[in-house]
Amino acid sequence: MADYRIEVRNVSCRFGEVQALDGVSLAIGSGQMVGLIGHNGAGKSTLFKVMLGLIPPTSGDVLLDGAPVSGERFRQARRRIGYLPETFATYDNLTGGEVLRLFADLKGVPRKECIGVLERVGLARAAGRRVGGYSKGMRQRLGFAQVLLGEPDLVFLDEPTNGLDPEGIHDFYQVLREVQDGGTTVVITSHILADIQDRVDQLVIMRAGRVAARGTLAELRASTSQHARIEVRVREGDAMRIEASLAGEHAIEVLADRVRIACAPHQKMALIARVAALGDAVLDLSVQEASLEQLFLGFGGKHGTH
Ligand SMILES: Nc1ncnc2c1ncn2[C@@H]1O[C@H](COP(=O)(O)OP(=O)(O)OP(=O)(O)O)[C@@H](O)[C@H]1O
Repeated sequence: MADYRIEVRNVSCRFGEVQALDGVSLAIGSGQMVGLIGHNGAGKSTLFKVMLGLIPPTSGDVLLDGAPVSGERFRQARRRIGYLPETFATYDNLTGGEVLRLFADLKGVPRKECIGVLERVGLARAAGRRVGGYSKGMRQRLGFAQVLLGEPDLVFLDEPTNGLDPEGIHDFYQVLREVQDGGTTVVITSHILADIQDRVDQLVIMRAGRVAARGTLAELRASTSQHARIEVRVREGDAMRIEASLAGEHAIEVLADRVRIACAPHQKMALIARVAALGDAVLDLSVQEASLEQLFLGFGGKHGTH
């Protein structure tokens, strides 16, 4: 059997009238980067808190390396976990450096680690400034810095790119990739689907407290009826002829110098071969796969249809 770092077994969590989690089962392998996505209120943050042992589930079990996320053994294991909550609240009257030293003390990590971590998140020059004067993105970087302290084995990041500019997002994922390359297991949520889709190993789509779908991006694409689009640029005057030779099972749109074809994922390679066989009339070809956003709207949007 696979060696899973985290196992969530049939977990439900209710807050009064609200069923935040409804029979969630999930296994995350050691060293994997998993992206958890879902609409507002889908249950992502609640699942994080349950996996971190911060709130007990109403029913079901969470195991970390085969042991429950409660009790003395887990209190020790928790030191090896980094967590960035959705809202990272901190002390505005302290400097960034002071805040990080405070977290280092709480985690039992030597204070001398702080300088390197601040450099890693691009805050070294602002370390002496009060956090009250930090921008939203700088606060988020500080939140990420406290996650990195002590080189954790497992990190949970709840919307870590919130408030970051495009360069900040790029830098963030670069550091995260290095962290994962070091063997750390990463669980991340984001509403910026275009950023997450090519960066995680596995995607888990949540809808209304349940897992609506999971898999790699390719697996999610293959399991839906979402079509790939193939755009063929053709020699002037040949568009109608190309349309005629490809007509049949595929939806086709003919423009002056190009033909657009939509096909199911499993038909794609055969169709590309047919286009390639048309010879000199074809000048160029590009394939556009269904984006994670398109898949999400099918699977995980509030009104998802799958
Ligand atoms: N402490 C709580 N008390 C009462 N209801 C709660 C509590 N925490 C979460 N909920 C409810 O549980 C549901 C799931 O919330 P959760 O924060 O897990 O969603 P989410 O997927 O993280 O949403 P978002 O994308 O908006 O952050 C929501 O209806 C929320 O209002």
